Amino acid sequence: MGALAQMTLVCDRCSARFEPAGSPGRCQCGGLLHVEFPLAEVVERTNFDVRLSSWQALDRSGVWRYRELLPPLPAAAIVTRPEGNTALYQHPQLTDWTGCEELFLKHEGENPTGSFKDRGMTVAISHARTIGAQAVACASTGNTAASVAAYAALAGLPSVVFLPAGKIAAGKLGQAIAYGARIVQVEGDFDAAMRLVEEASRELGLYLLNSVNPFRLEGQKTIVFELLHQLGWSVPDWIVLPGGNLGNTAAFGAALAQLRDVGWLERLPRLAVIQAAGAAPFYAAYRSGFREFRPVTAETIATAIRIGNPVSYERARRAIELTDGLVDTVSDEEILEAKARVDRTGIGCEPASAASVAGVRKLVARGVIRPGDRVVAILTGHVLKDPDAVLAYHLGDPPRPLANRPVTIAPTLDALAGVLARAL
Ligand SMILES: Cc1ncc(COP(=O)(O)O)c(C=O)c1O
Ligand SMILES: N[C@@H](CCOP(=O)(O)O)C(=O)O
Repeated sequence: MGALAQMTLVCDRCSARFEPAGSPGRCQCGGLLHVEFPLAEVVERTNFDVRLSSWQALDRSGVWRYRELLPPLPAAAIVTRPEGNTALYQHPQLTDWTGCEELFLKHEGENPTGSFKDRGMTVAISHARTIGAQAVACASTGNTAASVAAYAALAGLPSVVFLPAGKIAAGKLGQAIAYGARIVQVEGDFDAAMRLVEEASRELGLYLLNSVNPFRLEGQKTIVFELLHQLGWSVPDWIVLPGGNLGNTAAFGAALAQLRDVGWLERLPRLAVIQAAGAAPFYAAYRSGFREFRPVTAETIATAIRIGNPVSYERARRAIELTDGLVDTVSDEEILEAKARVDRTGIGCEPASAASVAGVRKLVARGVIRPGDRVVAILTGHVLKDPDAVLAYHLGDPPRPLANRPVTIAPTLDALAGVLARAL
């Protein structure tokens, strides 16, 4: 049987079923689609250990290593760099600062283009190749665009990225330009760009690579697979992640449900989604007991999560309900301080990522994360993604608590000795 014949796209809302033969957009009812596929009959977790010492491309990818848990795409269509294999860090300074004794940081900024998006992109672009897509597209606050541009170039496909004009961090815009995407700057915010690209994909035949595409979420499930593998399949008490378009939250819920169904989890970890206070429609919905959801006009320094109408809202709600999870917010100041702390340890991350660490600190202070809880916080993007945020923090006035200002000196040993006497 061909790979496509083994998969069906099913609407989350009305259960309508579709062939996965085109760009997987929404169902006519407006619902999002998920992929149904038969699980490989016998999956031994020891397979994954064996693959860690292999040089074979699919085994080396922290996505395709878990291929029995993913849609069965033909190996010849797969585009991989490879993704994943991201570290789990522990650092005493962050333990002290957050008050969380057993805090792990899973650094998804260590993916090939510097964000978690690559895990979803390898699967979605491989599906695009499988069905013979001619051109791919996304709307983006920057990281999806960088990932789309890179993977499309590797796949030999043209790409178009729709960006909110003037709101993209320099590192991300530079990547999309360098990798050769056609850049369309939309006058408006991310949500306007997202509406436009969904329409363009329906009307103009572009293959859509945002997280409405269920193959993206399939790849992003492997963040959870890999972190559990790294922890010897022992379940942490909490997984804390930033929330924007909510694709990751949806993917984490799906991954946990899948692992529970195959019998690998003795219990579920609780998901804690942290939003920037100025871009927090999911938090507002959570506070209403998920009785109502209202899009907002978003504003935050963490441009990656400057999103007011997240496409995966319904799925993310189900993920919170499944895991007895919670949603909270942190201010831009809290994000910037958490980022400076993570950066100062030498680990580093972009602003949106630091929301998860700021969130851990807040939840510990409130007694929600309790002493002895084991917590994995997801760092979603690399420190180099947003150099302007680093410079604004360290060079801005008035000086911030961890500001590290460069000094300029005359080229003499005396001048240098003066600086060293103050610095060391
Ligand atoms: C660095 C970074 N962190 C977090 C997010 C939020 O992830 P999600 O949209 O899956 O909620 C994004 C993008 O949305 C991002 O680029
Ligand atoms: N932060 C995202 C926003 C788009 O999210 P997606 O997961 O739906 O592609 C970005 O980097 O563009």
